[in-house]
Amino acid sequence: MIKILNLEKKFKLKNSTFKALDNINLEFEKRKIHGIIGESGAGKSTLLRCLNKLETPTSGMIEIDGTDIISLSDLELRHFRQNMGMIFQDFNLLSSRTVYDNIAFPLELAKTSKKEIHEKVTELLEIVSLSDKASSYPSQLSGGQKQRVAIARALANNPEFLLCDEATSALDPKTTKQILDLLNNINKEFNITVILITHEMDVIKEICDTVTHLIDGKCLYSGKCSDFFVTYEKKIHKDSLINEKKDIIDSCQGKVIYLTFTHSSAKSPIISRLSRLLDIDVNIINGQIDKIGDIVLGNLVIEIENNNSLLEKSLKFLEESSVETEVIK
Ligand SMILES: Nc1ncnc2c1ncn2[C@@H]1O[C@H](COP(=O)(O)OP(=O)(O)OP(=O)(O)O)[C@@H](O)[C@H]1O
Repeated sequence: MIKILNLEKKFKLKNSTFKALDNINLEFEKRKIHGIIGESGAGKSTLLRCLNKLETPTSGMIEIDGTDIISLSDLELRHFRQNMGMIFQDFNLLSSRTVYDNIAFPLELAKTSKKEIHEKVTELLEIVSLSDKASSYPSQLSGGQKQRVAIARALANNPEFLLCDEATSALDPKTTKQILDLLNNINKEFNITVILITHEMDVIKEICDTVTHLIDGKCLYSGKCSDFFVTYEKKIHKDSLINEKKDIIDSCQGKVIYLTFTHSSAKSPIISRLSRLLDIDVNIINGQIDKIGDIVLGNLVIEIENNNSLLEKSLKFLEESSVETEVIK
């Protein structure tokens, strides 16, 4: 378990200080995939760099498996870092070394024997599907292949944690998917805890178990992805469904209601039941249905007759049918 308590990081500027992380409290369970999302400047990299002590926090505590990492000695820190692989957006490969030698590099630093290095590099090349590129140089590889080499190198010392700093930001969507699949496999097969930072919601949606949302150095949300996305997508859906049909909604004579269906209500014919029960016409203005993990999220913008008593009865029926309602006009 990684526990972060009251973490604060201030940077000294010329005549002032800048608070990049402000009272962060988080817990990351081991063997899961954790995503940290936020806009540029939100503090994602600073937080990730605090986790492997590339940055020293100004105050607060980071405890990993019960060890306070902030007070580690230099020697302890070297051991600790072997347990934390890291990959970057721009891969950071050594251009003068072959793929094989890049992956071997951390093992050479750890004074591993040649035989063991050979065995380990051969195994890692297989895991990242690059056995045929062992003698290639980074300049001869695609972006996705370079990131595979970086992943293999990060895994060389059998770390328990893999930190990924915008690992897919430089890649096209197809290659991004392949790298995310690889990270997912590594997490499941080797029980490696993956912590990744990204500014792309799709990356979080694709593989993360939890998400931490940073804004201006503060943590706005940290918890299960499904809960985060239901709240987040609800807001996005609502804005887009209403804006798409703004002209029609503005010209409606009746009552306009925004409906949110989740779980069982998304699969039932609730609108036709409403229409039959109250003997009213329901005009569907806009709608969409989406799947977030195992949650089905449906939204409709409907219009019914401009009659307060019918409106009240409709809202009652919909709410009893587990549909969230909001009268928007
Ligand atoms: N060494 C530094 N000195 C001064 N300010 C810094 C330093 N490092 C980061 N900052 C500031 O701290 C804030 C957070 O930076 P950080 O790199 O953690 O953000 P980020 O969310 O990772 O952004 P991006 O997605 O653009 O990489 C930014 O405003 C940045 O300018």
